[in-house]
Amino acid sequence: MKAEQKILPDSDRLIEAAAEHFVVTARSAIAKRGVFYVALAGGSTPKGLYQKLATSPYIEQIDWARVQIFFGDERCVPATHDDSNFKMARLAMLDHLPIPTENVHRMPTESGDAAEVATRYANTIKMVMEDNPFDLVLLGLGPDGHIASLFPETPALDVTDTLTTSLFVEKFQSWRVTLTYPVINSARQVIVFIAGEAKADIVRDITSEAVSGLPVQRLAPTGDYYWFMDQAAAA
Ligand SMILES: O=C(O)[C@H](O)[C@@H](O)[C@H](O)[C@H](O)COP(=O)(O)O
Repeated sequence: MKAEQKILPDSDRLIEAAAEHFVVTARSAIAKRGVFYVALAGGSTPKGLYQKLATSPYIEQIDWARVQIFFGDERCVPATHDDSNFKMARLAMLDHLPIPTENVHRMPTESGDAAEVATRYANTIKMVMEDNPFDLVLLGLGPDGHIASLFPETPALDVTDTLTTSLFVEKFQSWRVTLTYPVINSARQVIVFIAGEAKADIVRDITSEAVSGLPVQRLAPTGDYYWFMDQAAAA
């Protein structure tokens, strides 16, 4: 399925539009089902969104006690490490929200054993969400076309029998844990954030017919699917 592209003039406008969209999506899920299940992303564009959501008028518009927060991927480092996606989200947003601690589900990375983290996190997702899909999965886009920690030419791309998987990323010489395609694709909504001129090349590649098989191109969401882009990336 092709993504609906929302192109905003600059990154500030992109973040505002994304924050408004996030509020509408969360409120709608809570009104319909009493809960909003969201998977957060790492990266600088999502970070801008989290900071915005923690401020007025956005913060007051969501009943945070009904929000269940997960992570789409994580670096296999302690939660206090500067590389931790959880730490980034905590400082940007979670510490400032009226959200019960038990509603925030970070990956339990402290053992340092990525395979074990992946198994435990899949169990957490099943326990908390039962058989429900994510209402929203937020994703950044790497310059190599990766989304979450689904990197090009890694075995993680082909994992379909579990909700999460671990992988070693050669270029960063580090272990990651990521949601797999089936769980991302089954979300009610998937958003990919693409900002900055450094992304213009990968945007050209993924929208051209000459390049195929990149992780973002392998996304096939069954629900709503958006790319939130700024003009610099879309150029
Ligand atoms: O280490 C990673 O896997 C990246 O940091 C990733 O998490 C990020 O989402 C994209 O690279 C986009 O990042 P920006 O939003 O900063 O462009």
